[in-house]
Amino acid sequence: MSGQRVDVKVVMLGKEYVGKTSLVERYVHDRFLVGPYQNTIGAAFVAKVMSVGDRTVTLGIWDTAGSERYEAMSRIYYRGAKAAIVCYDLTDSSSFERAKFWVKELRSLEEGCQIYLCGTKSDLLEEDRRRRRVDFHDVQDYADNIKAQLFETSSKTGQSVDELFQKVAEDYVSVAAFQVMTGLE
Ligand SMILES: Nc1nc2c(ncn2[C@@H]2O[C@H](COP(=O)(O)OP(=O)(O)OP(=O)(O)O)[C@@H](O)[C@H]2O)c(=O)[nH]1
Repeated sequence: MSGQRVDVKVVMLGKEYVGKTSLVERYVHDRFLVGPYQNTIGAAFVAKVMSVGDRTVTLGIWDTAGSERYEAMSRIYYRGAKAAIVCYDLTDSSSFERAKFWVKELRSLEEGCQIYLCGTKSDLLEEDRRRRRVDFHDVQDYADNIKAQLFETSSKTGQSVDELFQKVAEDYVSVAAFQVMTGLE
């Protein structure tokens, strides 16, 4: 696979208002939009080209709408995804319940999809720790159980955002390399 171009389909899932669009915006354009919240309708697509070692990786990111109204549509977008970033808001426990719903779906319908749990809005906890509603260790145990990776990010400050997407790409490249080596491709 040396020097080869790799395309990876990534899907963003999670309850409305958890910050999926903001995460993509921070990663792709390195900015945080302030102003009135605008919910995503259906889904939005954006591609970002990056490097993993000597490989060029294009992440094709589907940012789905979190509103339950669009639930059926989100299923269309996660089909065939190699990675899912399942987001929850660190200050909203109901958003973590919703994240578990998506994990269950992915585990039963998209076995080849690697899951990344992403607790968002960590900057709000820096301001006031009492705002945390989802315990880090509980989620880490859950992540270990489902063989997912866990990140806590802030699109406002940029904390751990690049690291998250870089890990998605690196994991995909190493899995793909392993499949080539073992003839599983
Ligand atoms: N403080 C803070 N606010 C954030 C962060 N990320 C998102 N927000 C705010 O949370 C609100 C929702 O963010 P969006 O990115 O639109 O959420 P979404 O998950 O894409 O929402 P849907 O499109 O409805 O699914 C907006 O007002 C954002 O400004 C963050 O890291 N920190």
